[in-house]
Amino acid sequence: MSTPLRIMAFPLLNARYEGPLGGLDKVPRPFLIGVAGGTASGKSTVCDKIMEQLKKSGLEHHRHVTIISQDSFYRDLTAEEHERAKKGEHNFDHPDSFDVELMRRTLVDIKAGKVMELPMYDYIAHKRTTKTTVIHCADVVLFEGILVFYFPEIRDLFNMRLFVDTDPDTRLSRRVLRDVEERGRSLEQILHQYMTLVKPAFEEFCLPTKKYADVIIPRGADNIVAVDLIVQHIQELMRPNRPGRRQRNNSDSIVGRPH
Ligand SMILES: Nc1ncnc2c1ncn2[C@@H]1O[C@H](COP(=O)(O)OP(=O)(O)O)[C@@H](O)[C@H]1O
Ligand SMILES: Nc1ccn([C@@H]2O[C@H](COP(=O)(O)O)[C@@H](O)[C@H]2O)c(=O)n1
Repeated sequence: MSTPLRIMAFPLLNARYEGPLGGLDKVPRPFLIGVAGGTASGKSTVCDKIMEQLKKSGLEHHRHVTIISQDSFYRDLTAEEHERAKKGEHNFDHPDSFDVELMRRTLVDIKAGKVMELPMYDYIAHKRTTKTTVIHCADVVLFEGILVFYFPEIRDLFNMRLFVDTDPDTRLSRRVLRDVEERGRSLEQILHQYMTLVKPAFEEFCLPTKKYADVIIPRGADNIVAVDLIVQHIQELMRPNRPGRRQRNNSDSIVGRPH
């Protein structure tokens, strides 16, 4: 049985919700950024770069930035599915392989300022682990995964949407190296899974979601200009004394919930 998602505590006294990004005067915290793209396109690497630069850039204080992976929301496999997964024959790239409602509730809770403990995913065992990431008081949350824009109820929660667009040859070669080194796979299994399941699902489900992106990042983390511009934009939105931005006062520290 894999690790369930846990809500640790609620409400946090210093958590707050400032409403949807309706006008420039209200920027919600945490600011939720969706990062989509094909397998091994560099989503995690782009998130790491954004996080690194945002943390360095804390204006009057250090920014709290967290990265979450959509893979934490894979459905539990039956014994039969698990046997197929071991041979590279389970379709982890199909939308049905995710627990969408759990994903939605978790993101809504994060936006409401609840403290969440999310299990990390084990690609060798094909299930969630006991290792967790704790999310609380984040200024910015990056949510990355192949299908984060596929489900409208998830897509609509993002304040910013990025699509990492790396060519398929590069992605496949990176996936081969990564899956052999980190995910305990054989070359034969990786190529079989890629050709029969990953590539067709990318074309059918992931690629069409590129149109929902606010920013498309060609070449992923190599694209320093794109990453710099995105970071500058987030910094500008979150600048405390930005003209028109509502000033915080003591009453802001009381939790407000989205309706
Ligand atoms: N710009 C890059 N140059 C070289 N290798 C990269 C680059 N971006 C990612 N990688 C490597 O490719 C693999 C997949 O990258 P990752 O960021 O984990 O992709 P994703 O999260 O989209 O699956 C990793 O081994 C990573 O180190
Ligand atoms: N047990 C699993 C779970 C997922 N995958 C593959 O991972 C890919 C998504 O992760 P990225 O970091 O590459 O975005 C996805 O394409 C699944 O095929 C897996 O092989 N085994």
